[in-house]
Amino acid sequence: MGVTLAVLYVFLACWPMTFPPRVFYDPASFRDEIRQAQADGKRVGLVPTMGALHQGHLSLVAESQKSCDLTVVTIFVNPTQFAPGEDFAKYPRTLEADLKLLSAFDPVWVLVPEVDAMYPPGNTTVVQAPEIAQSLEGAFRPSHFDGVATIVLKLFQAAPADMAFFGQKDFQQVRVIEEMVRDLIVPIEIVRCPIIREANGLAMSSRNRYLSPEEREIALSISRSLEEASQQIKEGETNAQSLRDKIEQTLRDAGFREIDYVSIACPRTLKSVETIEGDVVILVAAKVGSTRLIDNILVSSPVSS
Ligand SMILES: Nc1ncnc2c1ncn2[C@@H]1O[C@H](COP(=O)(O)OP(=O)(O)OP(=O)(O)O)[C@@H](O)[C@H]1O
Ligand SMILES: CC(C)(CO)[C@@H](O)C(=O)[O-]
Ligand code: BAL
Repeated sequence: MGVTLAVLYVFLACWPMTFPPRVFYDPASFRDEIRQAQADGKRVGLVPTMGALHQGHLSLVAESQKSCDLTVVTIFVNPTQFAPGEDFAKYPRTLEADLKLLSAFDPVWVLVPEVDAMYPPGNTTVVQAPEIAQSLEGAFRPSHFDGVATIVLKLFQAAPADMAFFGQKDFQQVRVIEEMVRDLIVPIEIVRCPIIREANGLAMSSRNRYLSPEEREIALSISRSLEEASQQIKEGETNAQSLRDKIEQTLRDAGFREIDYVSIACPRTLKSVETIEGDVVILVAAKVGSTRLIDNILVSSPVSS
């Protein structure tokens, strides 16, 4: 008997704890349940995603758990932020695996709405993204941030959380959302979370699944070139043009043929700088094969502004 109990104890102790998340499909009942949780004194954190979850997304969930009693995750591949010809149809949809990954956290609620639930038939109301959306991603994906701002505001209605967690991998997206929240007086605190990278430096992204082994190797040159540039800034380099040229050269040497932009910019306005002083962000977008990747790094120059 004693031995049986001991074996059972060891078995249970080694069994990973899993908590299947509560899954909702209807935004209105999701909102009602969240309001009830808040009325019961719970602080609620929101993590909006398009699914195909990886450690980057899970880091946002973990961050939410540090300051909130309940974390709500939304999984919705938002059609309006994709332009015709982009990868909306082939975007990875892996709900079962996503729910499994989320079951390592507790308590987590997940909203998985249908398109019609977020865009009721006849929906003609949209959000025009703030001016900061015009450059960089906005210049190459012209309607993208209107789609992001529209769905994020809708998600804030469906999940009226106290805080919302976004990754700095999509640096311009966080700035767009911060400005929208300020301009539209949305009662939610936006929290920026650091970029999670693979051991080799590649920024985690759902779209990395599209990469062949050769393309993955080429993709590594993005984080490598950002790290090298960051090092040079820390050593006192102030010439933005020369650094941009070096990054582009590294990417081309590695095999990138289509580089949308390499920008060294003010982290607040995202305007390009010519002389590097104070804090800057280096942002890159480039295509390998048919996969478009983005990455960035924040750097503090020793040269004061
Ligand atoms: N590597 C990462 N580190 C930290 N946050 C991340 C990372 N990747 C994505 N996120 C954040 O997760 C949230 C949901 O992003 P999304 O579902 O688009 O994932 P993604 O991996 O960025 O996908 P995509 O490949 O479409 O860019 C966003 O706030 C995004 O910034
Ligand atoms: C914020 C977001 C979930 C809106 O669809 C998406 O742009 C993303 O996953 O970064
Ligand atoms: N993570 C940003 C979502 C998009 O590229 O559409």
